[in-house]
Amino acid sequence: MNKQVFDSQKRPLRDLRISVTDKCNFRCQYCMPAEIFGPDYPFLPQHKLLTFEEITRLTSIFTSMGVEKIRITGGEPLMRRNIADLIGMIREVEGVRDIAMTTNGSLLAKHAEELKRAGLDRVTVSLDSLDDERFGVINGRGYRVSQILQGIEAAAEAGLGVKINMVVQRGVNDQDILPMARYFREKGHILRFIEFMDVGNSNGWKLDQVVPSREIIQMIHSEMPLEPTNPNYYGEVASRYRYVGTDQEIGLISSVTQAFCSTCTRARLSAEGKMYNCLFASNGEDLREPLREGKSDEEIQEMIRSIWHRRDDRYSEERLKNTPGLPKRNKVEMSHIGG
Ligand SMILES: Nc1nc2c(ncn2[C@@H]2O[C@H](COP(=O)(O)OP(=O)(O)OP(=O)(O)O)[C@@H](O)[C@H]2O)c(=O)[nH]1
Ligand SMILES: C[S@@+](CC[C@H](N)C(=O)[O-])C[C@H]1O[C@@H](n2cnc3c(N)ncnc32)[C@H](O)[C@@H]1O
Ligand code: SF4
Ligand code: SF4
Repeated sequence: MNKQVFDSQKRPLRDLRISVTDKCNFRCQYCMPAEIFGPDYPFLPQHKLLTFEEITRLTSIFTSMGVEKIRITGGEPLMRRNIADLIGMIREVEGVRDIAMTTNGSLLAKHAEELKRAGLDRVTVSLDSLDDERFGVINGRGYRVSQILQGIEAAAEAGLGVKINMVVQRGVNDQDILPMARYFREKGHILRFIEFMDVGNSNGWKLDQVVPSREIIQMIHSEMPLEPTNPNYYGEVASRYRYVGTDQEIGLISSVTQAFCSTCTRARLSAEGKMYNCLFASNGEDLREPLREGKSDEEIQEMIRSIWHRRDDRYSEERLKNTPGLPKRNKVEMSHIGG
């Protein structure tokens, strides 16, 4: 029974992005700056995390409402113990067409095969530089590039689809754009450039640190000619370009300079079971207590329907129109809802 649900802007609910932990072994400055996410930071205790059974039940309620794509994220999802078991449980849910995971890649070499066996379709690995020194500073913990590249190759060898996400910050890693493009073109993996965003409350975002996507395209095009390609599906986040004369492509995720809220079909579930309608939302609505109180699937479905019906979020479009005058708001941290 498929009961497609639309929000107040007529956007369907199609994707569910599930954060399975708020913890991470990295301290990327743009996401979990070490000075804020220090040893005393109050991460969620185990009993507050949704269990795998609870996540699976919610997934099946969401799919009964039209969701087809699931993305597992965090924090660092590979830090959640036995995560492959969860993938296997979600794989069994009727209506799930695609299961992806966003990961920093540091633990991927160890887990790639079991993730594939459990039913994961693809991974998106975040990597912001090929230079060890810069990468070590960006990830805040001195992790080396080779560890992530090994994870990427292990995922490809295991048969997982692979994409690479690079957050570009002016003055931090803009010199890495061309080396990254050359490297992943050669390797045959899709690289996506993400405009640095003002997520959460602690990353000290400034507009002049954003490298607009059109600048990135020009830079790459002048060395390796590019041509635009059509979107793969309604509401695709990345604009895609192909290297002329090849099947190899890149993507640009331009949430700052070309907001894509009008086709945003993504709901987000935090590790503690709150549903968020937007990456920049201040509050989520709790689904964990209703689950634990014994509410029926129909009752929870009705709650989700009502949350999505009321949804009018379009933060990136509002920011685009009015950056200097945008009122300050308290936003959920990216590590809580997973990007
Ligand atoms: N502002 C905004 N940014 C988003 C949204 N979804 C994704 N992003 C940004 O885009 C990055 C890449 O997201 P992914 O999940 O890898 O991209 P995707 O396009 O959903 O992936 P595919 O399913 O492979 O097409 C995220 O890490 C965010 O930085 C969104 O709804 N709003
Ligand atoms: C929050 S992380 C969670 C998953 C995993 N730890 C990882 O890094 O891939 C998800 C994605 O959000 C991106 N991200 C985090 N902070 C961001 C920011 N301020 N602007 C743009 N993207 C950001 C990361 O680069 C990563 O690709
Ligand atoms: S972006 Fe991912 S790897 Fe970096 S701190 Fe955030 S959750 Fe961790
Ligand atoms: S800013 Fe919010 S509404 Fe706009 S695309 Fe991102 S998550 Fe969707």
